[in-house]
Amino acid sequence: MAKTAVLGAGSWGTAFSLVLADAGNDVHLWGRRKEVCDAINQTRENPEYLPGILLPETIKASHDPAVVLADAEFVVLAVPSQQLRANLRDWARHIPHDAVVVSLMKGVELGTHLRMSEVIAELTGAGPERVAVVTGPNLAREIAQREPAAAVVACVDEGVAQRLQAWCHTPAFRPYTNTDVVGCELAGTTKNVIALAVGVADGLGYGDNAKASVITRGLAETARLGLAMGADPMTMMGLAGMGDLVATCSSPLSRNRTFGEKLGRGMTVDEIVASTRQVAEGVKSSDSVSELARLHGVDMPIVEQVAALIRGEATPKELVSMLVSRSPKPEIR
Ligand SMILES: NC(=O)C1=CN([C@@H]2O[C@H](COP(=O)(O)OP(=O)(O)OC[C@H]3O[C@@H](n4cnc5c(N)ncnc54)[C@H](O)[C@@H]3O)[C@@H](O)[C@H]2O)C=CC1
Ligand SMILES: O=C(CO)COP(=O)(O)O
Repeated sequence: MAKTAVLGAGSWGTAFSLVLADAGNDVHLWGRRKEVCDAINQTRENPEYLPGILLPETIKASHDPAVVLADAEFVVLAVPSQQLRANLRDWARHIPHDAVVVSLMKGVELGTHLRMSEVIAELTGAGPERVAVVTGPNLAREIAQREPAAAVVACVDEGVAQRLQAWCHTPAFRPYTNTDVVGCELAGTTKNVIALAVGVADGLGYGDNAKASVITRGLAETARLGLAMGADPMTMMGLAGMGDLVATCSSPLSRNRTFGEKLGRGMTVDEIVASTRQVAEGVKSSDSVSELARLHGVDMPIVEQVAALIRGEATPKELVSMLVSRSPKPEIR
């Protein structure tokens, strides 16, 4: 049984802990709030983030990072992307020097434009062979209900990716390996922004043609950014790219799609943020990804328009008309 530390007891940290427990690991889950940890230990349930899901006995929760991280072979990070740096400043000294650090997060840091694996490398000093990513079409509640799903475990070191594949493979959760960490992270981050745009179309009452068009052109934007940053275009066609984009943009469970839908219906960003405790990463990533695109000279009109909408510089209807009325272009370029 490999000791695994999971830091972040929100929806995905908790659901992935269940996967890891099902795969035979000894899981130590860090939660920010003691009452959430106590509830998990005493009732086997995380009532705030995954109500109604019974968690295996092999998951132990604690709000002490030193206890959770001691002797961990694998360290999984699952806090909101913009909060990672501040937390890692505290956690890094407790992370064992040979542990593999796995990011579950889908975001790009505001200000630095760093991907989560880059933030991890900077703050822990871990080399690329010790930093990995798990991504794909993995809506937390479906995974926690043990519904079948596939995922990607990405590490530049194929051998490490294979170790991680065995570490999280269960009868319901099928991980594939990939060595394209850059592509996996960019795809996971950008799909949240595209899901906001799809949600806006939903909220405005548009149908499936509009949504399919945004999804497909969103994938084209993601692929262009990926290519400019050295990603493998095949990653965009796989689970981390198209798979996650389709799941997120079509699911009522997606926080990003739902956030966009509420915007489309006329709620403000502040009103929506105040209505939920859960993170919709695309709200902040719309800015960091559009800046990243500008830095790399890549055209990402959907991402840019979503960023303008979030900043309050455009209305949902203006977002749609800005996209449709752009100058005509070839589809492939
Ligand atoms: N929920 C899902 O279905 C999936 C989520 N992800 C990604 O996983 C990451 C985590 O998301 P979720 O667990 O879904 O979010 P969540 O909103 O459900 O939970 C976030 C967790 O982080 C904690 N947190 C919030 N602010 C914090 C801070 N300043 N310091 C420390 N902890 C803090 C919260 O207490 C909570 O435990 C995100 O990057 C998300 O995009 C990836 C795949 C699936
Ligand atoms: O990343 C996810 C599914 O793979 C979860 O999407 P949301 O954060 O939009 O809920």
